[in-house]
Amino acid sequence: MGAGAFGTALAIALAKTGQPVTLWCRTSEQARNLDKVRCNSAYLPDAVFPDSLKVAQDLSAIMGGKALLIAVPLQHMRAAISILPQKTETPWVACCKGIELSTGLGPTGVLNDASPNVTTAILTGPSFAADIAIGRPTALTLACKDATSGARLQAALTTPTLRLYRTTDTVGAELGGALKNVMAIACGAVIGAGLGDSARAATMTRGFAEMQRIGRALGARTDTLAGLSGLGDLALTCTSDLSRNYRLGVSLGRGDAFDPKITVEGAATAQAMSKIARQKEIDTPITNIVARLVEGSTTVKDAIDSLMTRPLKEE
Ligand SMILES: NC(=O)C1=CN([C@@H]2O[C@H](COP(=O)(O)OP(=O)(O)OC[C@H]3O[C@@H](n4cnc5c(N)ncnc54)[C@H](O)[C@@H]3O)[C@@H](O)[C@H]2O)C=CC1
Ligand SMILES: O=C(CO)COP(=O)(O)O
Repeated sequence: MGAGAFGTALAIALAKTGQPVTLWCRTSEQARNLDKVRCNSAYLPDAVFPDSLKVAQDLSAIMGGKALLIAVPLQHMRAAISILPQKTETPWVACCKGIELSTGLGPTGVLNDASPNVTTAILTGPSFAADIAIGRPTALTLACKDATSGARLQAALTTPTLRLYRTTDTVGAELGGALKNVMAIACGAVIGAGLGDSARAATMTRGFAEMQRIGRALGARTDTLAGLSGLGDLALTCTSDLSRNYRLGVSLGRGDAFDPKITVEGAATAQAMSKIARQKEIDTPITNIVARLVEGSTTVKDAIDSLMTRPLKEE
């Protein structure tokens, strides 16, 4: 569900294994167009659909399968799933990263809140849709509170090029995926402002310390944050021009405009996490600064000054 970059890439990778896969589009016009050209040229112009991939706008086409993968931006996920039937044996797998602004919930939290009787999981980790779509090797984390369902989903969604590790720590997997986007914006701003690779390495490392601090306070396992969904995705997103979060940061650092239509999960996540941290008294200086940068209430120069003049402490 969701024929953007990530949903399309996952559909292509899974369909290549020969199992029945349907890519659900929001409008019949989009479904017709994708089926005609057999490519999602708006998002992934280099990836041709395998013959076995079906495209549909009819919801019945995606109900009743081994899994329903929901790949829409987190702030829109509640609206997207509101049209789904509530009674289903099919587990729902959130394929998105972030924290909902209105509730402070992560992806499986939103699914469980909206549909309490459905088995839920999250698929997250270092992966650009463009890599997955053309079959480059990629490793992801599949997190599901129910170990048996998690193992079943891991087996169903692993392909020769998509290797899934599993965990029952949904809190850790979701926090890693959400917070690495915030740190990617910070790192992009550092590079965009011309502050250099040493400053970026410091931001990534102190960003990871902040992710671990938040994780400890909110019940994540530290080994999850050190895995693919946390450190792995942090490394990818903070160092690659392909990351939209990183690119937003670069634009902020340079003082350039950024296209508001591009999906950038870290902006809302920074604001949501900053609020949670205030309520729970967690020290989150980088997240707070990213929240202020994206709302335009501070400059990169003031942000760096404030980070560099914090009280000295043990590492
Ligand atoms: N693009 C990438 O490389 C990766 C993206 N992700 C995550 O996947 C999630 C989705 O991102 P992308 O696919 O890249 O975004 P995108 O901007 O490429 O596509 C988003 C899709 O969601 C659909 N959508 C939005 N609101 C909807 C609604 N109410 N109902 C139904 N559909 C709706 C849009 O029509 C669009 O097809 C994000 O959380 C992102 O962080 C994760 C890993 C890789
Ligand atoms: O989540 C991603 C890589 O794992 C994609 O990153 P962006 O959303 O920043 O493009």
